[in-house]
Amino acid sequence: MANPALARSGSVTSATSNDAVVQVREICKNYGDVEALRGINLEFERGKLTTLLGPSGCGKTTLLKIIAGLVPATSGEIRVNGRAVTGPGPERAFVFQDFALMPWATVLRNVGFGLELKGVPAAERDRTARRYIEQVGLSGFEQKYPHELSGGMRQRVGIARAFAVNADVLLLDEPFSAVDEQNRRKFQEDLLRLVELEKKTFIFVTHSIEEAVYVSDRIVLLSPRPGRVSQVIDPMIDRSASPDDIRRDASYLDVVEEIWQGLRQYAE
Ligand SMILES: Nc1ncnc2c1ncn2[C@@H]1O[C@H](COP(=O)(O)OP(=O)(O)OP(=O)(O)O)[C@@H](O)[C@H]1O
Repeated sequence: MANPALARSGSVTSATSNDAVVQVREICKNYGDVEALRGINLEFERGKLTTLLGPSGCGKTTLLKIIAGLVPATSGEIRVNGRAVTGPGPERAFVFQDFALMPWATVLRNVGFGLELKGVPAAERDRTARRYIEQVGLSGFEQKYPHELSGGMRQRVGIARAFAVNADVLLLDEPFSAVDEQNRRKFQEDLLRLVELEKKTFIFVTHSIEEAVYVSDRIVLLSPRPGRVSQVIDPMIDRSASPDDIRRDASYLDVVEEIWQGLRQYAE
């Protein structure tokens, strides 16, 4: 029987919303002969975290980079706050898998770097950077350099930097893939807190079904290459429960199982 905790959009192409910050219209992407994405239509709302999930090579990172304006689409259109995307912009921040920190700069400078590029005066920049350093739990590490930090801490610097520029849209490409399981769970909780606090539009890529169900308001399942939207699932997890209770909850486990059943056919 269908799980009542699952709400599916009957048709993603018709899923319109007044609060759609990012609109993806008929996006196709070919890399030479390789057709990576075909006819993607999606909308992403403010205050919500949407996860792109799917088999390796289905185009998750490609779609994220097209939304970021880092990679051009072959056809189709991305609109952010109603305006067509033609390249990167200050309203979108990308958190890379490898964090892309500047090794020669302190944590404070790394976090404030986006603001520095915008010409924000030093005092204001440092104030903002310190606020986000605190929010990601790195107070006391402002003057350290990336090589003095663990992978998990570097990850937090990358996230703090993305928040500091006050972008409307946060694009996170497997940000937790390089950290151990314990830290990963802690990050997931931090991420949920930031989603709650910041009311931004989060688009998240992960390989982990459990992680997707735990952190997402909406999960978009992509089919194998060429990536197409195969299913849209709103897990509707009751987040008032403790993290451990959520992970034991029957409806959480049912959603995980349902997604696994959908994806297992593609597993190698
Ligand atoms: N710059 C590129 N040039 C040529 N082909 C590319 C390029 N970038 C990606 N591809 C191909 O496009 C397809 C989609 O890649 P993409 O990295 O977006 O998938 P993904 O779902 O993020 O993969 P993974 O889950 O393994 O990270 C893959 O077949 C990949 O090999």
